Amino acid sequence: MTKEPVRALVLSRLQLHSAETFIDVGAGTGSVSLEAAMTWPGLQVIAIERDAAALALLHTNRSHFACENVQVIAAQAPVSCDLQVDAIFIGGSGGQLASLLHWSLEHLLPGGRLVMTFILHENLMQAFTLLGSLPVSALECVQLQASSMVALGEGHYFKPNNPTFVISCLKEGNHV
Ligand SMILES: C[S@@+](CC[C@H](N)C(=O)[O-])C[C@H]1O[C@@H](n2cnc3c(N)ncnc32)[C@H](O)[C@@H]1O
Repeated sequence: MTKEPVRALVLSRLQLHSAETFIDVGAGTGSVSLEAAMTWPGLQVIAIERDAAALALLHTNRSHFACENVQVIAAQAPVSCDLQVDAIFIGGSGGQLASLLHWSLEHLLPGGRLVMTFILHENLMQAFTLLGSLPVSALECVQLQASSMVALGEGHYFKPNNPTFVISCLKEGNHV
């Protein structure tokens, strides 16, 4: 699951307040899709997920939070579609990273926002290198490492989470 501190940066970079349609690739539990859908009820959210167990959880969470503006697509991305959207988040790529980046730029409107998260350095570098040769602007990468306080014996300590790398960029062109 994309943890809350990472979600906060991801959602900020996606700038969904001005969006009509948003695609969440590798939606997993639905944490990003559902938070986006609840924050902006007028937003159309398309959640793509390939794993059966994750899909079951995604449907349960979608019902629990009554997010009718989330459409779930059970498939491995990239999927064939004729959508043009304002923002795409890639939270899981499963070996499809290069084709997903090209697919994302095909389906983003000019000026659209592309955000992705990685924990593996190899995937981070593959994405960052490839994006350097694609028509994007404002390419940025942030490493986030948040720790939460938990009890230990009679005291407390900050339990570390793995660092997560957040890449964000804009598809070149002006949003019309
Ligand atoms: C880190 S997890 C879930 C992250 C999600 N944002 C969340 O909060 O639960 C990544 C997910 O991406 C899915 N996934 C990986 N590659 C995929 C692909 N090419 N198409 C669709 N789903 C994919 C995996 O099945 C997994 O559920």
